[in-house]
Amino acid sequence: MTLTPTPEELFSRARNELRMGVPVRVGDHLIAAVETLSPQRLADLRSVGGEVSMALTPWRARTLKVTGYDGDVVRIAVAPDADFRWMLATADPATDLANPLKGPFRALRGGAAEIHRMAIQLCKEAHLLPSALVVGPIAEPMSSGLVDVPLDAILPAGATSPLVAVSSARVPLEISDAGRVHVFRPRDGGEEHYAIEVGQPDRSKPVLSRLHSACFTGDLAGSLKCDCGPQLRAALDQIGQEGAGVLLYLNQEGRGIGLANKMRAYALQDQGFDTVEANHRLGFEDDERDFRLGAQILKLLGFNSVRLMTNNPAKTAMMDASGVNVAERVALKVGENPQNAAYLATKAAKSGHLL
Ligand SMILES: Nc1nc2c(ncn2[C@@H]2O[C@H](COP(=O)(O)OP(=O)(O)OP(=O)(O)O)[C@@H](O)[C@H]2O)c(=O)[nH]1
Ligand SMILES: [Zn+2]
Repeated sequence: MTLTPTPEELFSRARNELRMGVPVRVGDHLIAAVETLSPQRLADLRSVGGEVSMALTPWRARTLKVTGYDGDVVRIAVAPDADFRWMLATADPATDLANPLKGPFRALRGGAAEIHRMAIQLCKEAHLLPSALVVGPIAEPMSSGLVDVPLDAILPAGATSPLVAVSSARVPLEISDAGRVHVFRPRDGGEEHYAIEVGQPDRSKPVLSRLHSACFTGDLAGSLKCDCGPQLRAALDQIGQEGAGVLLYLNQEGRGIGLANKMRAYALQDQGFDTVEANHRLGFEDDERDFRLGAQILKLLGFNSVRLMTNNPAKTAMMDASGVNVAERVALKVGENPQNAAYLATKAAKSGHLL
């Protein structure tokens, strides 16, 4: 029936359910995000029966000194007397230093790991801590109103939900009267992304462009911990001076982990970890962004060649791989200060940023 949601739509719904703290069903298992779990929901989930386990990422498992057997996901057993606080401490590194002995953990091996893998992906897409509770198999199918996600709902690696151009209008800007803002929305109802087009860029030539990732602290609050605010303004200034160009504002806050997790990462940085280590302790890759979004937007706007303002080789590589030619890399070195010097040095040393 055409009114039935597709697997992708059910997956997107599940993402929102986990943010609200409501479990979802995957086959004969129930999953819930640890971050939004409550002691009552935990008790309710346990009462359903079935094995109780947690899904972690390999990075979080490494910090907890547990070795997994399933490659990109780690399953650990949850003892019957393990309480809500134990689960939260396993998921959240905030108290790792103060309280290092959380184990011993027992990794599960044998059997399938797909449900745990999907649970981690849902948590990441929901911008929650990447740790989930998994309960099952459950004997009786319940009619509970829970969202039921088919196991094959995950987009295959390399696929992204297609973006659709929603609206655009003229916006006179400080850097140019001839500004225009375009809004793009993914079909899966996820985060919208924006493009600021300046002047009348010639579609047959490489366009001066910037792929900027949202940084609430740097872009809006004048944070000295990174270089985002000055980079945003310098990129716009250069586009204004040349009279034509496009700045993509991708809502991938905190290199794709969301602002709540970025503030967790900052708290870990205050404990002495660098920007990459902090992401890893939380269970994330050092960069969870998907730069293919940028290529998709450029193509929707009719561009297929760019002069890209960036110091990040991963951005130029991904553009080329996504069919947008990088005719030139334009360096964008602004905003270094005593507070972010170590951060910029870490990005150069560990993430390959060009100095
Ligand atoms: N997780 C995390 N994200 C951060 C941190 N500091 C800044 N960010 C985020 O990093 C991103 C920086 O984006 P960009 O400036 O586009 O990317 P870049 O990789 O530095 O590349 P270029 O600026 O193009 O050279 C933004 O999403 C910020 O919110 C941090 O310490 N941890
Ligand atoms: Zn920033």
